[in-house]
Amino acid sequence: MIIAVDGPAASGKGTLASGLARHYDLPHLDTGLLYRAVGLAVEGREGAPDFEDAAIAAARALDAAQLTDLDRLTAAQTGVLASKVAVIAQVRAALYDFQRDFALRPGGAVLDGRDIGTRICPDADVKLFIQADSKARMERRARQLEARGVEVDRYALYHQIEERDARDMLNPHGGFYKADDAHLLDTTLLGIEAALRAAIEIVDRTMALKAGGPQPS
Ligand SMILES: Nc1ncnc2c1ncn2[C@@H]1O[C@H](COP(=O)(O)OP(=O)(O)OP(=O)(O)O)[C@@H](O)[C@H]1O
Ligand SMILES: Nc1ccn([C@@H]2O[C@H](COP(=O)(O)O)[C@@H](O)[C@H]2O)c(=O)n1
Repeated sequence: MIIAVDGPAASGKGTLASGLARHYDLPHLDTGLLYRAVGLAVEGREGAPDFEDAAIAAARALDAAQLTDLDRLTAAQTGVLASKVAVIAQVRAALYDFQRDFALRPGGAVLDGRDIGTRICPDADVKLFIQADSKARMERRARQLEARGVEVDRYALYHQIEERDARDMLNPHGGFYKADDAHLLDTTLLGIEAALRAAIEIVDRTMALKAGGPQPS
């Protein structure tokens, strides 16, 4: 079973995807980490004439070992860098095979990102599009950073998230929209456990429908 989980920054899609992976005993890939690793590889070169070429080369050379330094990869500024390399078509193309190969593992997988249901796995068995309002997302990200001891300016963080969302949504190569057959799940008023229960219900119901059997009540 392939489960595609998409949504904007800090909507909780990674948390949900990893909960689903645990529940269904499937491997999980946070595809944002790939773009973040490419962003880190070209950190400090923004504005340089060879920025695009360097990002493309970094995407083509990406190695799984670059996905381990989660402190650096998940820093807020790395998210901004990631969204800057994510607008480069050849970067997206270079990262496609890694994601597609992961999705096609025997038994299936859970992938989360921006274009999983639209571009990477248009054939996914279940697609979820996770939404939460901007203020809730900012607050979640602020608490996540504060838990790591990072001092947070909520006003700046809110604008940083909005700016990243705008860049992602306007990305002509991005595919960042809800696939027609994706299930919308708004988690603004749901805690982590409630959101996961809702997601599991959607997955079970969709799979039961596909199998033509009785739907779970
Ligand atoms: N439903 C929820 N209620 C409250 N907090 C949540 C919820 N879902 C996730 N969180 C918390 O919000 C933070 C961001 O969640 P997560 O990393 O899953 O978001 P994301 O959409 O994957 O973010 P990004 O796109 O930036 O990678 C985490 O600290 C997580 O524990
Ligand atoms: N499938 C994806 C995943 C991510 N991106 C870009 O990377 C940025 C960081 O992603 P997070 O999920 O870790 O927030 C994101 O803002 C996108 O620009 C992408 O394009 N496609």
